[in-house]
Amino acid sequence: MITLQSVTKTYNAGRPNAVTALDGIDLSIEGRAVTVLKGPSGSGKSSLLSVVACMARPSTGRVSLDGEVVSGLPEHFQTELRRERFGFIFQRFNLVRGLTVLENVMLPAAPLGQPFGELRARAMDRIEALGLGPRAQTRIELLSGGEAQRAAIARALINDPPILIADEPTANLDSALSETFLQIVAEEKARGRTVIMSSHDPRVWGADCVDRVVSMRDGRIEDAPAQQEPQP
Ligand SMILES: Nc1ncnc2c1ncn2[C@@H]1O[C@H](COP(=O)(O)OP(=O)(O)OP(=O)(O)O)[C@@H](O)[C@H]1O
Repeated sequence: MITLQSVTKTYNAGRPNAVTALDGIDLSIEGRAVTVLKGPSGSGKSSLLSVVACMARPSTGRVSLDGEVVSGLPEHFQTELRRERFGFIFQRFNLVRGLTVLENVMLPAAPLGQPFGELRARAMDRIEALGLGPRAQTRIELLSGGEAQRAAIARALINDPPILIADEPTANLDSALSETFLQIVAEEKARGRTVIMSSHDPRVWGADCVDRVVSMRDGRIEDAPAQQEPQP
């Protein structure tokens, strides 16, 4: 369970160009479930994901992970926490050009200092599980969009993180690839992973595997509309 209490995030605080991206967020995100943040551009979805995943500190307020307050931890502990607890999938995948699929997938695990052979075998397992085995030695720039997507997912899963964070994961994918992505999300949830995504995409909000949709606007969480009684 991830809990945010009165979280704010202001960029460029104290300057004329200050922006309040998160404006008093109280939110609990269930573990082993899929949560989607939706809302217009600029509503604070990426900022919220960054704060949840210890990539940015809240300006005020607290973030707790399984009951432990993590938002105030020193940078060193936050880095460790990020590596061990979170896997990241970015809109443009952020794969490193010039490196192969295998090298990209191994990257997030390299600082953990495991023996190279073990790490390589684990990376190959992930790559093969996603059907990319024949492309393991191919450089990133030669992959199709779908292959790059699967490489990004394999990389996010290399450290077997309990929490998967995906920022607009289907924004650059066609319908078939979005569907494939959502199937992989469903499988990861069935394995017990927590998935938190931001998305503009109605196919994502409406997917069967999604347990909760959180609507954001102007850095706040919008109240869920009251359920309408069915008309007789
Ligand atoms: N590093 C930054 N420095 C200054 N302002 C920022 C920074 N990152 C985000 N912002 C601003 O904070 C607000 C919220 O941005 P954020 O990216 O969190 O929203 P979003 O809902 O994810 O938008 P999008 O869907 O366009 O990615 C916006 O006004 C944005 O311009």
